[in-house]
Amino acid sequence: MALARFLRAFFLQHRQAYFGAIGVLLIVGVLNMALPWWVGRIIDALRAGELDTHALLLRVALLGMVGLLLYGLRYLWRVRLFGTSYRLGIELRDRFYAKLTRLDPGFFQHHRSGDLLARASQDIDAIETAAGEGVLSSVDGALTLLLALGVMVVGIDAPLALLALVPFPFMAWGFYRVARRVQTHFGESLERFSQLNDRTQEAIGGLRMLRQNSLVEAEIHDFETRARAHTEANFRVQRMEACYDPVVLLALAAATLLTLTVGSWRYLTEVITLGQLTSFTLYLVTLIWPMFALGWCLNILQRGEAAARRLDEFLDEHEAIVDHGHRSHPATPTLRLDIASFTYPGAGSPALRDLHIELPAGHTLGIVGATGSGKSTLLRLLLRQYPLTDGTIYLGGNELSEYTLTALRESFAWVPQDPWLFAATLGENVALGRPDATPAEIRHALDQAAFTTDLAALPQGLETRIGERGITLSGGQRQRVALARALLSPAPILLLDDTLSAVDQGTERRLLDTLAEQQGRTCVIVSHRLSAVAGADYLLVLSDGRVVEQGNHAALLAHEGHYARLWRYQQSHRNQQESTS
Ligand SMILES: Nc1ncnc2c1ncn2[C@@H]1O[C@H](COP(=O)(O)OP(=O)(O)OP(=O)(O)O)[C@@H](O)[C@H]1O
Repeated sequence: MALARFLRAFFLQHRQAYFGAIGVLLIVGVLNMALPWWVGRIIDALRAGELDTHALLLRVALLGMVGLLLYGLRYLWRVRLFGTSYRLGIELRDRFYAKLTRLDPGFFQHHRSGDLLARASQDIDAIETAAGEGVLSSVDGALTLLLALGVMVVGIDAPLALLALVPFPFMAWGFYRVARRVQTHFGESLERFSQLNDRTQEAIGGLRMLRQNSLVEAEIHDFETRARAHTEANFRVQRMEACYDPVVLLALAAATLLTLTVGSWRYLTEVITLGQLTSFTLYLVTLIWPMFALGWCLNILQRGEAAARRLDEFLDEHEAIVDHGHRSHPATPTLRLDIASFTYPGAGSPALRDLHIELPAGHTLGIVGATGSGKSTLLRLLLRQYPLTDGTIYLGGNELSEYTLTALRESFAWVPQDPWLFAATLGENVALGRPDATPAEIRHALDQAAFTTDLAALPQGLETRIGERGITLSGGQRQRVALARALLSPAPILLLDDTLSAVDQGTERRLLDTLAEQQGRTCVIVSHRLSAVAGADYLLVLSDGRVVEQGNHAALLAHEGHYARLWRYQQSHRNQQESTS
């Protein structure tokens, strides 16, 4: 059982807190059982005329004090038990997040973020509930049941107690049937919730596009269908859960009927006293809680099991990139790529093949090529986002896998084609890789990234909140903010994926000057615009995953191949634009 595995490890780790809570629960259980016994004794003493008013008041006052004590103890175990179970939620969310950071992009191609969010929220909540409410209802319920039965059998009337128990096996059978169905339906409900979550996320992300293409009506219809499917699945769970109460009440009603009928006869035949019959009936009433607790507990455990299976599946997900490296940062940021072939998982043909190049520290490599030729793939392999099985990449003379993933990630400052900005302030976004950077350093990085004029136009400067994914900025602004982030980070290697494509020629010039000033930093620049890489120490021209030309700008022009033709075309286009402006 997946749930048992999660809970066992957690209980062992927090056994002190659990023992403490269960200890208090035991005291509460015993005191709870003492009360009906005491009431019965008082009634018998009253009937026998053994109690005067003073003695009666004293006993009643004592009963009240025990009630108050129970109240305080109940508060104590609640704080201890639930306080501990909340920690399970935190621990599982930490494991979930850590796992997410280890998974490669291939995983995210096949898993939807709405589903992952549902697992991180609803599923973990259900497991956490099992560690808190589940433990409470099972321990408290079982304890009350055992104590009440013990007193009824040993202390009052064993035959009557056994008779009162006759309906309960039927109740257990009913519970078993209901519980199995609850688990199935709850698993289904979680699945539907994942789908709904996923759809909601997509709809929010693509709202503008949907509006523009008059697809809102269709989207609403689709959303409604999924929402209904989730509600129906939830309703099926509720319908099943609603069966617990009637089963308990039926069993208790039958037990009470048997007790009153046979109990009255035993009182009349003087086998038991009136006080004992009263106590017995009160104990029978105390059985209501364990019975409901049993149903409640089964319900929580079945929900928890369904959620734990889904979480387990995620945590067991195969990690294509294993963090077995032992090296910290490279001594020098040299790069050597020996790629025989690389094929994306599940793809039919290689995205890169026969690519061999060495780049000394502090040098710049420019990569050009048609769309889909493998430029971004090369950067992804440098970042070790995918495992390279047919070839090796060396950083500072060592294979990438020899570095810890943290060290490797800290070695590269990557500006992807579509950079991710967080819903934080502009300053916080720039300082992501160096949270201790001063405002002056952040401004300097933004200045280097040609963002000075844009910054002046923002109402609150560095403190401006830029919205989810930087929605308040233009595509070009987002790229320059991401570039500023990379420039500010201490990483010795810059990877720029078409970062200069959305800027005008003047800005491109300034950015290239900035990059040229990055003393000692190794740069890999991917670009469709050749002017952005013409100054690179070395150039690769890719086509369909292969290197078709390589050398520096002058050599490639002299070669009179694809690069030279494209250069002349882009230059004449540029001249035309300059003469018309
Ligand atoms: N995750 C992936 N799974 C399978 N195939 C992929 C994946 N990412 C890219 N590809 C394929 O690999 C090839 C190279 O893609 P890549 O993104 O490296 O091209 P690119 O040269 O950067 O293109 P662009 O200039 O349009 O960004 C393409 O055929 C693409 O369809």
